Amino acid sequence: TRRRISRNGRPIKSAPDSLPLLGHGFKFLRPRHDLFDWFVACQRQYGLETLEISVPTLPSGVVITDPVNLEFVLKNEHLVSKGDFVKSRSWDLFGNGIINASGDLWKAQRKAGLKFFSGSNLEAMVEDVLPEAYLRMKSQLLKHAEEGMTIDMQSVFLDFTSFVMGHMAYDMNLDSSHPFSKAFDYASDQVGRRFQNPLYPLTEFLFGFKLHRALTEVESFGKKIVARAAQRRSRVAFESLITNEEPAFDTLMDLLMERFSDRTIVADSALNFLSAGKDTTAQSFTWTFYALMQNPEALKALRDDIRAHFLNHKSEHGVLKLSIADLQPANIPLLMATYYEALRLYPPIPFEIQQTQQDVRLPDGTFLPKDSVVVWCIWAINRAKEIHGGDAAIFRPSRWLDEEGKFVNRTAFEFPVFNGGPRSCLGRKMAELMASFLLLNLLPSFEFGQVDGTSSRRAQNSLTLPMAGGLPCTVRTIS
Ligand code: HEM
Repeated sequence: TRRRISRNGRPIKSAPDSLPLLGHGFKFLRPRHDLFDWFVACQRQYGLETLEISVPTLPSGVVITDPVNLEFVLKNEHLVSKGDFVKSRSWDLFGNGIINASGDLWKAQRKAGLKFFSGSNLEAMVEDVLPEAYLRMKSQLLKHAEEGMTIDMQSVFLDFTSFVMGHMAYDMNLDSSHPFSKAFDYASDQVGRRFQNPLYPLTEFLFGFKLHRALTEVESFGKKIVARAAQRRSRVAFESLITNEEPAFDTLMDLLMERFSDRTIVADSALNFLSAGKDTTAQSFTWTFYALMQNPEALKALRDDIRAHFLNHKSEHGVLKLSIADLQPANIPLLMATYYEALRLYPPIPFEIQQTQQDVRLPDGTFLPKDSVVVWCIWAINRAKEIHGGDAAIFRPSRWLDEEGKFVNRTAFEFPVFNGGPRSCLGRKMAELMASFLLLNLLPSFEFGQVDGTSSRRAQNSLTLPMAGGLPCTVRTIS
């Protein structure tokens, strides 16, 4: 007989709402935000307990919530990691890039990434790239403020992060209205749907034309950036012969090209870094602003705090002159607390699916045969009262501060927003720096008002967490 998921030799509790034959299949077909709500309801009912889920056509699986189990899973990649279930669905989009790669192929990309995110590149970002990106954003906001027009802050933030990532990684101007960006957004949405729709091969066979076109566009953009980088390298090498100076090969593309001779891998990897960094970060800003507009006291407290500390800070062309040191959490505890509180309630990667690579016993005693699906819903974990206290459902930045007002982080296993263990997010520092730079500059200068005023915005289907319908706002300057 096939060995089953069990604990102490008995079947484990099934997640609620399972139907005969269909299991939880019906739940998984619902819009993704409804699925999050369902995970929250399961979590409320069963606390940190590991529950069984079953979806027809997929191996059986569990939902884990307990930080002890999560620590075990995140630290033991050889036991639980992205399996065929995830890789086959996202291959078209991520290929051999870092997000899905394993073994040596992963290690080499991880090393390139670690080098790229080292101090000097982040310093250049804070001192050169962010001010330029902010000035572009500011002129757009001023124009809308003057003309009394509404503006979609979600697309403003996406422009901002596209610009920053384009310059940091590829030394190019990347606009969010670029056909590549549009194709990439569409493909992410469609690939995200594959995780919920077991019949996706059929659906795409019938209606997948647009997806294939989008994937072709993404692939050809990948080829273009590699060709561009190769040209740039030859130019820089030639110039260094003339000047007799060491060539400056320090972009992400350089680091990848030094490690891989296969251009397809370089392209996949480059696009993976872009996709890991651009949308997640932009979405985190969108939800942070939304949370602040919904919580005027938190907004006022943060604005007052920024004014008190940065009133006499030097600025240039109306942009604060900031260094990495200014943006350390110890110097801006309330700002960090506010950003983390928004990341808690609106985690840009809200959901993870992995698979056991061999038979595994979780710390809580749950036995999982090889190939079992292991799911954790960050959106629901972050709302668990067992982890964040009785008021876990509300937005309260001060939960991240100790009695002296110092910012206190949580372990990755209690707060898996940036993943944990060997595959933890490489761009966490970069995201924090962008967020603090943006909030410090924007909040004292602009007042935003949510146009539709609704208090419950929903996430759109995607691999990440775009806000459905964007975040249309009124904007005015504050003197
Ligand atoms: C608020 C913003 C961000 C959040 C919430 C976030 C979250 C995450 C999460 C959850 C993972 C694990 C994904 C998985 O393996 O399934 C991850 C991985 C990764 N992130 Fe981020 N990320 C953010 C920003 C960034 C930025 C700005 C970059 C810069 C390019 C970046 C680069 C990466 C890379 C390269 C990985 C893959 C690491 C590996 O597999 O070794 N992220 N991130």
